[in-house]
Amino acid sequence: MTAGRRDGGPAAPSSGRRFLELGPVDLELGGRLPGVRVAYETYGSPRPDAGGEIGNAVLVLHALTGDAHVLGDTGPDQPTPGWWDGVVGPGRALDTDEWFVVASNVLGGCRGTTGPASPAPDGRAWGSRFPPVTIRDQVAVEAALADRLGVRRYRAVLGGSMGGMRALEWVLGRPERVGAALVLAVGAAATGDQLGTQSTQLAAITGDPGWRGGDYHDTGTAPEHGLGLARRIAHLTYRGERELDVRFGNAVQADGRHTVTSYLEHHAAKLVGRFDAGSYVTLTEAMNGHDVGRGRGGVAAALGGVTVPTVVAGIDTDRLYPLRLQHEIADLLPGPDGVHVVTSDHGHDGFLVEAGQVGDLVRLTLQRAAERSPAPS
Ligand SMILES: CC(=O)SCCNC(=O)CCNC(=O)[C@H](O)C(C)(C)COP(=O)(O)OP(=O)(O)OC[C@H]1O[C@@H](n2cnc3c(N)ncnc32)[C@H](O)[C@@H]1OP(=O)(O)O
Ligand SMILES: N[C@@H](CCO)C(=O)O
Repeated sequence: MTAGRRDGGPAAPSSGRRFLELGPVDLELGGRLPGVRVAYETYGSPRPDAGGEIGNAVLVLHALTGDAHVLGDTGPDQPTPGWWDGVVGPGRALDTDEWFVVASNVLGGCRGTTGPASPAPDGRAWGSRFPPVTIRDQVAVEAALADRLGVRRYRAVLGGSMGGMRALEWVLGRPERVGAALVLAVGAAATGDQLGTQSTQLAAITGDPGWRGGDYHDTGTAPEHGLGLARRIAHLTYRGERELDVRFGNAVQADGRHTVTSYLEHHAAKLVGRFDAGSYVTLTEAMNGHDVGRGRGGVAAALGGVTVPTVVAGIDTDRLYPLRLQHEIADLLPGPDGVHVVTSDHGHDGFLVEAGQVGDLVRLTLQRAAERSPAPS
């Protein structure tokens, strides 16, 4: 399959969505998944370095409701277009004529990788039996995928939001496998504010009678109302406060709804149409547990020992992961790099929307990797 380009530009060679069976996976919080399937896409072609290893691989990490499809159109089995279409592709900042780009759906997700909606060994959906997974478990699965793809070391690991959590965990847990990292729009550990809004989203889902304790998958129903409410709450945190006032203010539509209510209901309906509530709960709980200092003597000790060049960036209007959280990371990392600020009206979603500025950060990260070792030609 070849991924298209919405701007009519040249197509990037894409693997299309593929699957690998990774076998059993032991989990950080205990428990074991007897078999994990991972869905992934690759773009561009692998090229060997001087030692004969794949030398041009870059890992791109999606956020909460993203997937492996970073580039290309929607399709019969693909409800969303590439979520970093403006950043990745031929001639783009992450140029697929040069780089071998790998992206996979996270453990616990619903876009092809094993999650609560996937069949358990008895053939029924895992549902409430799906064990808690952590950001580190997700990275362990990504590392197992890299092993299977023959990628010993990524030139760069790039991610925003929940993807930024995993980029940080790659840097801390597997530094020998990362040339440089981009950590965008995230913090070192979940904050009280994030836990507050995210636990309220969880309550909206689990309080929906359709949730059935998490075991709704085989009933033909789903907690759609609760998932929609969760998305409305979340989406407010993803966009700029001023943006919502400038775009919608207190205007009322012909149907009597405030335009901002209509906007949120639109985003809620879209998510309900494409995302599993059980995955939303599992992934949100993983984000609630995000803490790079866990088991490492605290955040300061963990970040103080980082050896991988790490570009830390945030968005000036992000009220979910405000700039102070990126300053905390950058201040604790060795080196004087500081925080790179993306200017945007669009709040946290700026990491998806501001392709030009995010592309510059990607170029900077690749440059940091090249300063350590030159790319294969
Ligand atoms: C990290 C990831 O990978 S996530 C995967 C990609 N992300 C998502 O799909 C998340 C959901 N979407 C979003 O968060 C955002 O739409 C983004 C970040 C993808 C893009 O943001 P923007 O281009 O700024 O879009 P914006 O937030 O303005 O929403 C536009 C949509 O709202 C609709 N809309 C705008 N105003 C209103 C209104 N008053 N009433 C109803 N709908 C409205 C538009 O028609 C448009 O609909 P469409 O997306 O179905 O075409
Ligand atoms: N819009 C993003 C925000 C979370 O970072 C998503 O849906 O994944």
